Amino acid sequence: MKNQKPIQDYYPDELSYCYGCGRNNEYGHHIKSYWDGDETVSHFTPKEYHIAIPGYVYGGLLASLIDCHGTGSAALAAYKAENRQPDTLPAFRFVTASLQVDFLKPTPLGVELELRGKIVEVKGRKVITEITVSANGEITVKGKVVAVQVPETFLK
Ligand SMILES: CCCCCCCCCCCCCCCC(=O)SCCNC(=O)CCNC(=O)[C@H](O)C(C)(C)COP(=O)(O)OP(=O)(O)OC[C@H]1O[C@@H](n2cnc3c(N)ncnc32)[C@H](O)[C@@H]1OP(=O)(O)O
Repeated sequence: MKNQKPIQDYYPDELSYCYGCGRNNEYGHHIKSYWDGDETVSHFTPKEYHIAIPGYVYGGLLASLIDCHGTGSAALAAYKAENRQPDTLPAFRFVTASLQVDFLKPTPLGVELELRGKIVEVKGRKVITEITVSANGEITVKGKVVAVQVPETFLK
C-alpha cells in the first residue's frame, strides 16, 4: 500500500465529481482505494454529523462507502486481470449495477473505519466484490457490489 496512488487518482478530472469518491467534489467523501495484498483497502473517519442514533454511524453513509470502495476495487481488479497499470489505456469506467448491504452491528462514531474488499469475480464487463466495514477491528457491515463497465455512450 505504501507509495501506491489510490485508483481514484487515476480517474480523469471530468469523471471525478462523484459524491463518494470524486476528488473534485468539495462536499464529497473522497474515498480512496488501494491494493493490500490480494484485498483492497480504504479508510474513512465519519464526522460527528454522520450520525444515526447518538454514538453510531448513519447506515446510508456506510452504504455509500461500500459503493465507492466497490467500484474502485472493481477498477483495480480489472487492471490487474489484464496485467496493466491504471495509467494505461483503454481506461476502465465502472458504475454500480447492484449494491447489497447487511448491517450486522451498530457502527460506532468517532473512530476510523476500515473497508476491505475481496474480488469475487471478474468476467466480461462485470466485477463482483465483497466489502466489509470494520470499527475497532470488528466487522460491523458487509456488502456486495456488482460493478459494470459503462459503454462509452453513457459518458457523452
Ligand atoms: C483508472 C480508471 C479510469 C476510469 C475512471 C472512471 C471513473 C468512473 C466514474 C466513477 C464514478 C464512481 C461511481 C460510484 C458508484 C455510483 O454511484 S454509479 C451511479 C449509480 N449507478 C448507475 O447509475 C448505473 C445505472 N445502470 C446502468 O447504467 C446500467 O444498468 C449498467 C449498470 C451500465 C448495466 O447495463 P448494461 O451495460 O446494459 O448491462 P448488461 O450488458 O445487461 O449486463 C452486463 C453484466 O452485468 C450484470 N448486471 C447488470 N445489471 C445488474 C444488476 N442490477 N445486478 C446484477 N448484475 C447485473 C449482467 O447480468 C451482466 O452479467 P453477465 O451476463 O455478463 O455475467
